Amino acid sequence: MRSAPLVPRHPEALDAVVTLRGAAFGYGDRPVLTDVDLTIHSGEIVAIVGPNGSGKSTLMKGVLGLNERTAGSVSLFGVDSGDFHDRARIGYVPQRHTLSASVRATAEEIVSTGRLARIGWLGRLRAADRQVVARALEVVGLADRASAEVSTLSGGQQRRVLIARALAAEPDVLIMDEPTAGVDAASQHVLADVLGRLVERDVTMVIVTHELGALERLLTRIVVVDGGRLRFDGSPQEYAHARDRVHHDHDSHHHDHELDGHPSLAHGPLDSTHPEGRRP
Ligand SMILES: Nc1ncnc2c1ncn2[C@@H]1O[C@H](COP(=O)(O)OP(=O)(O)OP(=O)(O)O)[C@@H](O)[C@H]1O
Repeated sequence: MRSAPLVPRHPEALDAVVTLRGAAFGYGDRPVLTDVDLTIHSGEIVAIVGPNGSGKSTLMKGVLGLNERTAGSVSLFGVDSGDFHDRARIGYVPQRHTLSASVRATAEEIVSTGRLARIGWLGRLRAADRQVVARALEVVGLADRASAEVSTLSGGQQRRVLIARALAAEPDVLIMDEPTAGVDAASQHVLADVLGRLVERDVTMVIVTHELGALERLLTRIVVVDGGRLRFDGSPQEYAHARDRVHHDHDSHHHDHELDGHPSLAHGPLDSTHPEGRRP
């Protein structure tokens, strides 16, 4: 059961899922990201892209409160993150995470633990909960492998089990860190189809990725992280336009670095108040 709704402090942020204002994140003395202003609204499908080590995972962990914030603020569903305790509303599939070979559990059992995160660890799964678990396995295309030991599943299938586990909590937003990394091309397409089904079910998603690839058609918005800051934030159309122009103007450089020096991108809208960034 969902706990009582928290009263948002900022009524204008009612449909804001995540709001960062002047946020900075780092490790020890080492800043990784600074001056992050970003609002993600309900219904958006946002890709966070950028080169290796640019801070994409750090940004996501910062949103989740898993690493240190050195400045600014983070609000979740309009509530300051320090006062936000309804963690089950946020589903998280961490990077490079598959299940250890020593885990002796079936796919269904793993996905059920996601349901327990919603109903309480000491709770018992009722018929309705089992249905949610079954539906989550169905969405990721593993209904027929529900009773398979997870150690017998491929890396791509294990990642789908972990996505289903996050879905079983019926989160209001799903944050996925490189869901398609480290899985073979066939599994990548299956995963893109899975994410497509989630889009149809109106799941708000934030997807960290190296490459847009098969995901691009699903997105409402693309955010580029590079050089310790957000460098671009706009619709896929704006991104494609900007990317083409950058490639046209400078044909030999890596475009993410070129975004850095491109005035219209460096000062692009860092908040999704523009309609193209939202799903109709
Ligand atoms: N736990 C940590 N302690 C110290 N430094 C860290 C830690 N995690 C990440 N870093 C550093 O922070 C920077 C950003 O890393 P992060 O993993 O956020 O980048 P990324 O964009 O997600 O990279 P990738 O695309 O390779 O996954 C890197 O320089 C990394 O070495």
